[in-house]
Amino acid sequence: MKTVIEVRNIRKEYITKKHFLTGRTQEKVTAVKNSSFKVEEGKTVGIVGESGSGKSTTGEIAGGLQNPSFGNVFYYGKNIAEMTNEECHDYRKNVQFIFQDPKGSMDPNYTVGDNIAFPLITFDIEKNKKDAMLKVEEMLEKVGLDKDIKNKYPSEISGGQCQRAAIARALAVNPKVIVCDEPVSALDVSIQAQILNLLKRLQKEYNISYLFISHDIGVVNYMSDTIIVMSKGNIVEMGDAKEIFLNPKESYTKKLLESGFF
Ligand SMILES: Nc1ncnc2c1ncn2[C@@H]1O[C@H](COP(=O)(O)OP(=O)(O)OP(=O)(O)O)[C@@H](O)[C@H]1O
Repeated sequence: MKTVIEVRNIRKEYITKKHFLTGRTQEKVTAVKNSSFKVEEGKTVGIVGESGSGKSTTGEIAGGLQNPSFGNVFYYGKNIAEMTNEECHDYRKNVQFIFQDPKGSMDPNYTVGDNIAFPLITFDIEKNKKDAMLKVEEMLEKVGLDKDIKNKYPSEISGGQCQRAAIARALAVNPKVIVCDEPVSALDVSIQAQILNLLKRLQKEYNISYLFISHDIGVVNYMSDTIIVMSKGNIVEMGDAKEIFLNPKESYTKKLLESGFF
């Protein structure tokens, strides 16, 4: 099985500016400490951990939204820091994101259809708006939405519909990986299950890999082949999802399982 993304020994330090009256000007926060893992083709790696444990930072680095302070990310074996413009374009097309707040991830001034069409145009997948809109309609149907929703604005549809539209947008460019950062946390419980099952169905159909981030161990266990447990920027446990769920080695993971979720 091929490795799509490899994260090798990454560390992320944020420098935050303090209030000028305190006299202290800078503080260093180490969000991620020496983390390594691989995402294989067609598989899901789940990252679970309490708030502030470094999950989103890890996902953003793996997906190229942020640079690590140290360490490297490889896409099909190529270091993303050493890519040519063409390779970088290909990597950006192939690694898409779905975020917690679907409405916040859409441009409110454009229709849902335009929002889904943007990456199709940006990545030269469709040459004109007419063809892009045909693809938009196809993708809307794939995620269980009526194609006429393309004419609505993000503010005119529900959170669940908007998350489906965000999935359609991510999927439209036929990516290899989707980084799903808390994709169901903001949704009603009944809608959460629908979205998770949709993601599972699409994974089978398109052989996509997911880097799936959630604070909810139940959700991560349901979605993942491999689970990474993070605490205070460290990977404290990593392994086969069933094994971690049934036979956790670390006390932190055991506590997490006992509490059900954070
Ligand atoms: N842009 C930033 N500037 C400074 N500190 C940051 C920044 N982003 C994150 N941090 C800090 O890095 C640490 C890890 O944050 P991160 O968002 O990756 O954690 P998380 O596990 O995803 O948390 P949550 O579940 O609450 O989103 C936290 O201490 C956070 O305050």
